[in-house]
Amino acid sequence: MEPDFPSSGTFVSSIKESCRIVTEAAHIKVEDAAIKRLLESPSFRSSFHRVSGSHGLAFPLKFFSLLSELNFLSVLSLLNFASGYRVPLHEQTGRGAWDNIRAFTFSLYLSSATGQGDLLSAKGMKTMSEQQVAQHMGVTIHVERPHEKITGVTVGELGGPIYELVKLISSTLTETGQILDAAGYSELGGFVLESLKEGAKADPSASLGIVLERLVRAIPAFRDMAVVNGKPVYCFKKALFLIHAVKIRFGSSPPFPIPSTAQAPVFTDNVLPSLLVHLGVLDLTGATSHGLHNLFPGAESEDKINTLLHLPPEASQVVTQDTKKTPPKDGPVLTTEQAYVLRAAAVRACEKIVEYARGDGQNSEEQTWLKDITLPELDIWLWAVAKDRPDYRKLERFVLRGTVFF
Ligand SMILES: Nc1nc2c(c(CN[C@H]3C=C[C@H](O)[C@@H]3O)cn2[C@@H]2O[C@H](COP(=O)(O)O)[C@@H](O)[C@H]2O)c(=O)[nH]1
Repeated sequence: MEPDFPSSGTFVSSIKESCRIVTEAAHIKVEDAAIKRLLESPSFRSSFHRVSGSHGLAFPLKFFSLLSELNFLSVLSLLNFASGYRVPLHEQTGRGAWDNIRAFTFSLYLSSATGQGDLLSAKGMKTMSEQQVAQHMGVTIHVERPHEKITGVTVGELGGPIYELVKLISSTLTETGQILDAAGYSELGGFVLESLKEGAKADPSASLGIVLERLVRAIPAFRDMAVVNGKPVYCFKKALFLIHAVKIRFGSSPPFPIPSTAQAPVFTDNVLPSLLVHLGVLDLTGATSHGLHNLFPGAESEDKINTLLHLPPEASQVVTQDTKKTPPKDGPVLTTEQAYVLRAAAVRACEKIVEYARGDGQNSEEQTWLKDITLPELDIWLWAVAKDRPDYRKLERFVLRGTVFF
């Protein structure tokens, strides 16, 4: 069930507030001691600067114009989902969700440049078929089954998890393309640009919320919100990610207005909450109402947490490469409600981590950098460190299929 939108002007505060309420109601604990343990850990200390800076959003593509690059980033962000298909994607393509989406968007861009029609325009998106999506992703959407009558013969038919994902991508593109086209925008980037300009008319502290609100109200694939136990939860992960991606890419000398994202809630997906559970920040032991306490068995073990918070075990190059090739294992498969509760808890935990880091008297002289960490930096650290260490790569992330939000 979808809740009403937050009231106008409160989109950012509604994320923070709704996530706090849901986390507390679910009895998920985020203790100061657990935050301190993370922030003081050798793992965090030794990797934060290196890992949180590796954003990977400058692309090896030649763009015709600023607007075409803004459009590319916008479509990429619109499609920043598929985490629930990580394992089948790995099996077929050897890459995870994000890398597949990136490669797919690249492919759309590159074939547009060769004159096959602009697939990243509103009109191109509007007519994007399942076949086109599968072709540009380089995936098979047929599954084999034995012929009913003839033994030894198999027939291929449309089906399987990758087909499910292809349908989600195709419908996201067609729906968004239709809306943009009907409203007179030739591409998503143009709509985003207009929203950024609209945001700049407001007080700087309100700009982020204005831009977010415009994206969410206009495009259903950005309406990442739900009702859990009668209460609304707002996450808006892809829309926030889009705005921050624009900030990362264009923020150093902005060619158009870009709001500050320093206080933006984290872009909550499956990776953030799963990692925060494994690193001992989210304590699910009391969260029995949604059955969350059973999802990650053994994750509350102090020994396990302390090992993960230590420096990574010395690994030879060969071992690291091997773990990159081995397909990951799926974590627990969640219901939509469970996923929203955990994602809300990650938003809440990250708020508390940053608050704690800022707090007076927590940091000694040589740790003053900690005071300045921002929510998006913390997001990127969590997200990227999960891929950076071989032992973290193996940690299970939860799975939700059928969503276009993360
Ligand atoms: N919270 C958060 N979630 C993020 C990202 C990104 C993209 N990160 C790159 C872009 C800019 C950053 O600086 C990173 O270099 C993807 N995802 C989510 O992960 C999901 C899992 O994907 P995988 O593990 O591949 O299967 C994917 O469906 C998507 O929902 C992020 O940054 N933050």
